[in-house]
Parts: sequence; C-alpha cells; structure tokens
Amino acid sequence: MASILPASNRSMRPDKNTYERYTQTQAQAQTRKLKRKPRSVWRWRHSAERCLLSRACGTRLLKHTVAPRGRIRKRSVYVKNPYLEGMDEDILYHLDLGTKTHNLPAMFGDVKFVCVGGSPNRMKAFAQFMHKELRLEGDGEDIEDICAGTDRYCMFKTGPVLSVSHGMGIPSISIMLHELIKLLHHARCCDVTIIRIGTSGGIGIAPGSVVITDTAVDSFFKPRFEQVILDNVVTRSTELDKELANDLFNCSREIPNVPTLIGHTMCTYDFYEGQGRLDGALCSFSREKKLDYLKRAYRAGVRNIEMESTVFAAMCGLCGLRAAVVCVTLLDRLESDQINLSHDVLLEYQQRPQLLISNFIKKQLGLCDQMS
Ligand SMILES: O=P(O)(O)O[C@@H]1C[C@H](O)[C@@H](CO)O1
Ligand SMILES: O=c1cc[nH]c(=O)[nH]1
Repeated sequence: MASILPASNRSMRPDKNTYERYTQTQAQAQTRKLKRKPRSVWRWRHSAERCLLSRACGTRLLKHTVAPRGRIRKRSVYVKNPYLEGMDEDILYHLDLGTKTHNLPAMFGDVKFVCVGGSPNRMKAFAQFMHKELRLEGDGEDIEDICAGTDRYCMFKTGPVLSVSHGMGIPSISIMLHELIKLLHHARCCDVTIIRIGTSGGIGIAPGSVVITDTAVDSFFKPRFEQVILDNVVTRSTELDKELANDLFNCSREIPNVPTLIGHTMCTYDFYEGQGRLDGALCSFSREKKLDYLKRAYRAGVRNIEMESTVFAAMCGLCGLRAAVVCVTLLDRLESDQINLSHDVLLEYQQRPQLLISNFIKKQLGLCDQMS
C-alpha cells in the first residue's frame, strides 16, 4: 500500500505531532493546488501508442499514465489518512464489506471503471447493460448486489466495471465515496476511472441534453467544495479531468440524436430552495429573483444543476482517481420547476449518459471495432 507517511514512521501509529504535521502539509498542498493552474503531471499518449503500450503490458486497457522516457507508471488509488495503516481491520460499514471478512484484492483488483449514480435501480440497470455490451458470459439478468447485506447502497460488478449507487446529496455520496475509495485502495486497484452518471436540471438548454462537466461549482458559481472538518472549513478544488471530459465529448459525437455539451455543473445542498425552485414546501423569493439567479448562473458558464458533483470532484481528485460527471437534464429550469416527463421519456433520458459511458468504456477496452 502506498504510504503518505515517511518510511521511518510507517510501523507506528501516528501520534498527535505526526498527525498535525500531516494535516498541515495537506492543507499547504491544497492551498498550493488551488492557486496553481491545473496541469497533468504525466501525459496520456495518443490512442494508437497507448494500444501498443497496453498490449506490451498484457492488458487490454488503452490508457496508462506514461512517465518521461516511456516508462509506464500505474496510477494508484490513494487514501490520505495516516491512521488507516495502523488499523488491524477496516470495516466498510455502509457497503457491508471489510478487509478481514472479504478478499478485496480478489473481488475487486481488476476494476478499471467505476460508475456511480443516485438510484439503485439505475445502477443495476447500468451493470446489466454493461454486461451485455461487453458480451460477458450469461445475460447478466441475475447479477448480484455485492452490498445486499445493507440497504444503504447497492453495488454490482461486471468484468472491470463497478456500478454503485450513492443516494441523494453531498452527505450521502460522500460517505459512499470514503468507503469506495478505501475499497479500491485495499483491493490495490490502479488506473481507475470513475464517472458519475446522473440526472440534473438544465439551464437554457433543451431537456434531454447531456452535460459533461468541466468544472463543478458551488451555489456561488465558485469551483470549490467546502468541507467542515471539526470546527474548520476546509476548501477543496473541484477541478475535473479535462482530457477525460474531452474524450467523452468526442465519444458523444458518435451517438446520434443526443445533444451533448461540456459546461459547468452547479452542485447544491437541496433540490428545492437550494436550486431556486418555486414549488417546495418553503419559498421566500420571487419568480424574478429566481430567474435572475439562474440567468447569472448561465452567464457564469453553468449549464446544469445537481447535488453531488463538487464533493465527488474534490474527493476523487485528492485520491488519484480520473473523474468525470455526465448528467442528462430533465427540464430547462428557465422554463419550469416541476419534472413532468412520462415514465418512458424519463427512462430513455436516464439511459443517455449510460449509452455514452458504455461506448467510452468499450473504446477504452479496445472492443468497439469488434462489436459494432
Ligand atoms: O444521480 P441522481 O439522478 O440521483 O442525481 C440527481 C441529484 C440528486 O441526487 C437527485 C435529485 O432528484 O438527482
Ligand atoms: O432539477 C433537477 C433535476 C434532477 N436533479 C436535480 O438535482 N435537479
């Protein structure tokens, strides 16, 4: 396991000073990161080259991080917690998994793509869809919920793809991500891409459009996530992987009749007042104020609103996961607040991000040509 502690400290449980030094370093690093222009340390090679590299490595995955002088550098999943290494056992309580009760490397070591979304049924349907798209054995209908022992989240695995539900809102996805990231770390997964496939409210774009997020912003249109830790507010960057967003956008060009765009996604703490809706149980602002707010959001580059992207971008970024957010819009918030789509249209809209991600994964696995 990659350690964030100096080698001399690894055998010890972190004491107060070690922990303070560690958190100070983390805070300084984060501040530097927020000030710095985003840049990737390692470049991804062009597809053909990647393909050769990955074949040489005996893996079908096309993307590897390539260090200078052509060395292939695997990208690990990091946890940034000095206490974890000293723990005899790690119980991932809300996933009903643990390091002593389950052989996590055997169960999950080959995971390369993790897709997350709010609804358990959607994530099960996505796993079944991927199973068919990857032409894996069987029809995938009997795919089992790995987290069946808990009703907090559900999780399905098909080949290198893990599909996990996260419920609604920042607190819910954040708990799931803590445990999921530890799971990927304990399972020694590397080169993992994680994508949130969700629903959202659009601003100034046609319902049914798919928005690929370049930057997740908060309710003040700022690219930041504020986490309260003890009684401090820690600000984290919400930058997402631009190259991944562009790759997804290029992939979307091959899907007919699904308008797709790249834009900022605003993440709120609430569906009603927090998103400027006039139809909640409480509302203390006028229609004019609502429209003024949403138009200002549009001018700041926001094209859709949902409830998880900032913490998702922040946590995945800190832990070394290539992350993307792809959400379909269910309505144009400049036009209405209520979602009045028929069941069938809702289902078809929800499948749009799934289709895009499935095509992307197949491309990454080098399976597209053989299958189309
Ligand atoms: O992934 P989903 O579709 O659950 O994401 C959005 C944001 C909230 O979780 C929820 C509100 O309806 O939908
Ligand atoms: O308007 C919407 C639709 C879906 N999800 C949201 O968070 N907002």
